Amino acid sequence: MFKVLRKFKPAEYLIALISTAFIVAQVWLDLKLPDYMSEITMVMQTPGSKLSDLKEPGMYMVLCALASLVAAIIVGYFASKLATNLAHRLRQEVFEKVNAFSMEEMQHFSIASLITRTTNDTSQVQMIIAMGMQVMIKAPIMAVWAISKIAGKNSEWSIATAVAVVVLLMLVGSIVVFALPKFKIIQTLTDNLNRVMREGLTGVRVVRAYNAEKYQEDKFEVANEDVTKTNLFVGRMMALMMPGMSLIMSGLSLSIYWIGAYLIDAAKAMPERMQLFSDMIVYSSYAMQVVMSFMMLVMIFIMLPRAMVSANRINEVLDTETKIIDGTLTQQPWEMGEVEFRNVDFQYPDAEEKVLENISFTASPGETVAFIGSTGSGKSTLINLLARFYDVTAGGILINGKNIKEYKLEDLYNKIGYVSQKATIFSGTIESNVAFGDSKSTEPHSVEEALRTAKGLEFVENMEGGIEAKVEQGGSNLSGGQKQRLAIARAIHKNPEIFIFDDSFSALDYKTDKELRAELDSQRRGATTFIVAQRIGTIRNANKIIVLDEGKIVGMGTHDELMENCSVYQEIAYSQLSKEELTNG
Ligand SMILES: Nc1ncnc2c1ncn2[C@@H]1O[C@H](COP(=O)(O)OP(=O)(O)OP(=O)(O)O)[C@@H](O)[C@H]1O
Repeated sequence: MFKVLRKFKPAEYLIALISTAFIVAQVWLDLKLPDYMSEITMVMQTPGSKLSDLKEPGMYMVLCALASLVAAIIVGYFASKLATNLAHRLRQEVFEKVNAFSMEEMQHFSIASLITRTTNDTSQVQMIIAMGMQVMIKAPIMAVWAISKIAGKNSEWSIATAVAVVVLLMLVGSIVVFALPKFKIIQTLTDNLNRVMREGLTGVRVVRAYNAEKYQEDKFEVANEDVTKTNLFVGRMMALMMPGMSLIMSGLSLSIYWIGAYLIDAAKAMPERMQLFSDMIVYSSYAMQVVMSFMMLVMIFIMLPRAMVSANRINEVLDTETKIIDGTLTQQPWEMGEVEFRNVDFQYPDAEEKVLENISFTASPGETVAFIGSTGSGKSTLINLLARFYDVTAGGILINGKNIKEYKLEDLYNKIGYVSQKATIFSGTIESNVAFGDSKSTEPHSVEEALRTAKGLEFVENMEGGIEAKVEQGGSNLSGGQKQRLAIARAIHKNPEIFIFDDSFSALDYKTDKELRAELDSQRRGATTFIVAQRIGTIRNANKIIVLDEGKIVGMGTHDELMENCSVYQEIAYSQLSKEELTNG
């Protein structure tokens, strides 16, 4: 929690200090009220006193109450300003941190948990700061001040107050012991609820098509029930608090008056009795303030653990360093060069076996290198390593003779035009999706040009607004093929030195696939191209085809060479094309 509080700026510490001054003023004003009350009681009991004698202490009482109100409003304003500003900064920092995470860290936290940490957890911290500033500073000052006012006045009343405080602490202690462990559980269960909700919403079509609503509902019900049960338990414990506290406060008032009745009865002289009566009124007011301040402290002790759990969860994200460490090497765009995989091994974090083993090959500038192989053979993993989504476990990947780890990530990504297996589309317009990111290419293609090359201009022109047409979240108003064309246009627009197509042409029909690649060949100006494909037709003209099987290279060469000497490639080829197609091209 302190780590989070250290994120306050110097000006905000000053605001906190000013707020503290207002809190002290407020406590002083609140504790002044019983003094005037005592004065009024004395005046009322004095024979021959007039109504006008009450005017002055009455006026002061009203003024004190009003000034205390103003101070409370100012403190509330400052507290909410500080809390919301800090929450804004935390959300921003978490978002930026998560953006820099590699796939490994993403997988470690899970997307659902990262969302909860950015939203729900920051809200918990915001709430405790807004409340805490007002209560956490006020309660101890008020408790100490009020106790000092009544200390030594009357031992019987002091014992009654002490007993009330002890009972209060015992009540709260037992509640806290039972409720505290639940707070961490609640946050983890909220992560889970988010995950199930996300899964259900993103997969809604499949859920409907498979009549799996009931199954999903049951899954949601379990997650919902878990959160509800835990919240209910905590809620019930808390529900005991308020009546318990009222009971203690009323019990204390009653005890003070009861003890007071005996004391007054025992006193002989009238003035002594009057003094005792006035003291009793004042004492009961101060005693209430003492109990109130302990009550406020208790509230904080209940809220603080939950906020601390949240603050820890936020710190966990902020303290996690991404495994992908930025390099220092910078290079001007358009320095074409060789890409080399040298004895590369790769194993996913937490996986038991290597996914790629001893991968070595070279792609000369301008070459097209294609990867083919059975499902799960490691094709996507291999080209993801080139984009440093993960780092290799052994060996190295070199561009222009330098290990990719040496490059500044920004420079590396400036070189690469990446199209993922599943097209990723953002809400916005066609244009904002194609001209996406901060492209540093010296000569980016125009959006129209990129769309034309990606065979997407025709459908875009038919949309209302053309390239300004609206694109829904995830591209839900586009077809699979249209989304894939947009994603390809995005890479073409960047005009990169290296293209990476991760099975990006499979959503296109054969004819479009062929035309697109021909167009791309004429446009790519010597960029080195890596293509993962399922179809032989997509890659048969590649300069080099690499055949993968269970993470190892089992064949490398041109289509004709592989048809001669690679049985795995031949198997794939014969399963897709007839003998005539293969010989005639
Ligand atoms: N994030 C991950 N964590 C752990 N294992 C993974 C992860 N991603 C992929 N794998 C495993 O790595 C292996 C290779 O996966 P990869 O996606 O590279 O195969 P692929 O050849 O591209 O398959 P496909 O043609 O079906 O896309 C698979 O066995 C898969 O289970």
